[in-house]
Amino acid sequence: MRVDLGNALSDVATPGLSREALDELDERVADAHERIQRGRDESEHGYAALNLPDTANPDAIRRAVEPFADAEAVLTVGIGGSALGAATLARALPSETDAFFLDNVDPEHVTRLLDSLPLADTAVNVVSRSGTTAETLANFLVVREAMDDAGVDWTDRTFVTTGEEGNLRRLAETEDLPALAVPDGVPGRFSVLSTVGLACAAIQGHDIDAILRGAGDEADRLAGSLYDSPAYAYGAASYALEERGAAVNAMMPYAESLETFAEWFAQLWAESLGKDGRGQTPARALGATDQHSQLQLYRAGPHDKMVTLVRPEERADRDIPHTDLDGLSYLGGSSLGDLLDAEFEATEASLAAAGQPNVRVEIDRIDERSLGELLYGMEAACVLYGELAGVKTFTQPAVEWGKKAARGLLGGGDFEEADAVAEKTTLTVE
Ligand SMILES: O=P(O)(O)OC[C@H]1O[C@](O)(CO)[C@@H](O)[C@@H]1O
Repeated sequence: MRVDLGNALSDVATPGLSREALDELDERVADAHERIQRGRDESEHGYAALNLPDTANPDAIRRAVEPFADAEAVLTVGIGGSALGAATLARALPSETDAFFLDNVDPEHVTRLLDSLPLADTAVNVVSRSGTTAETLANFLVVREAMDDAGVDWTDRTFVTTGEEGNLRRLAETEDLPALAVPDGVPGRFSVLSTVGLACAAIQGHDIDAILRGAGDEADRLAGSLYDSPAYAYGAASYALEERGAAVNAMMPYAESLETFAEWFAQLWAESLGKDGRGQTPARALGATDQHSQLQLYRAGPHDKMVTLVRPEERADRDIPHTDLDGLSYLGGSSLGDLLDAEFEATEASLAAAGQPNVRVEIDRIDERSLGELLYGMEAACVLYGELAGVKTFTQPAVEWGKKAARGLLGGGDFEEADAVAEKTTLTVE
């Protein structure tokens, strides 16, 4: 992973970072790196996720999913970090085995998806670190029933990925289902490089060793200076830009196959750094598509954001045929890849010309190794940002209120949060 902070410097953008400010910040990066290393050495909760390139066991993952190697499709039932990592890999890497994700409880969508799946040839991967997430368990019960109704033995097609405790672990034990363990100390949004993200990838035949090697390469680049570590450079610059007013981070990959990566990044950034009244709001965008929808705001709107432009340097290309159609000849003879790269560089320059901070993130190509680098790099960037901001990066206490309210509304217990729902202030216009 390569990170270019040039367009985030104060002689280009506002908010922007002076070289002196970056040098000053670099002293804090050294301390933060030490803290992170200590957390890794002691496998502390959260920091342990940055050890996964060494601690993940790809052979054990392959062995566990071997019974599903013949699957035509793999259906992951999970939400948040229990789906987004696997979905990022599945969307980025082509495979003969289709991957589907049930990470919401929209009944129309669930029914349409289940009706379209070859259930008898589908491997079902139920993923929940806690084993208690309502959406995941509800969807699992619905999938199980659909398999029963289709005369498919669900216990034959299902494996679970979960923690040592919880409903899902108990279900796996009672039904004797193959079960993968979510490693200790690894929060959901930091679990793509573990069983959580790699089981689906293994069933799809992806080279999970290469993913972990790429992540390992990025781990080797973590150092006591942002000038030696692309991940820390990205994390430190994002933090410093937030400090100066960039409250939004628009993640804009220039590859359709990285669109889900932007969703994965949104959870990582929002759930890790959105605390104590601060945090950068991740916005999901896609290049070149959103040049034609959001760029107007990114260029001419408030100077309250940074834009992160991500691209692979190499990609399979497709020529644009020659044409003598009026005004189009300039396109003929070049390629879609040339056009996309021109759009990338033009958009980057257009933001700089408007004084809007942006950061370039490049990977070699979209393959297992480079994805491992990118995912690990963004995780390490997030951990460093959390250290500099002084927030508890690895917890997400604010999500519990809504869970209690929903559970109470469904009769799943007595929760004051559910009462508050009934007390809603209304001003309805219809
Ligand atoms: O893997 P689990 O425990 O089902 O949790 C799913 C997701 O829900 C959250 O806990 C938020 O509600 C995320 O942190 C997590 O990734």
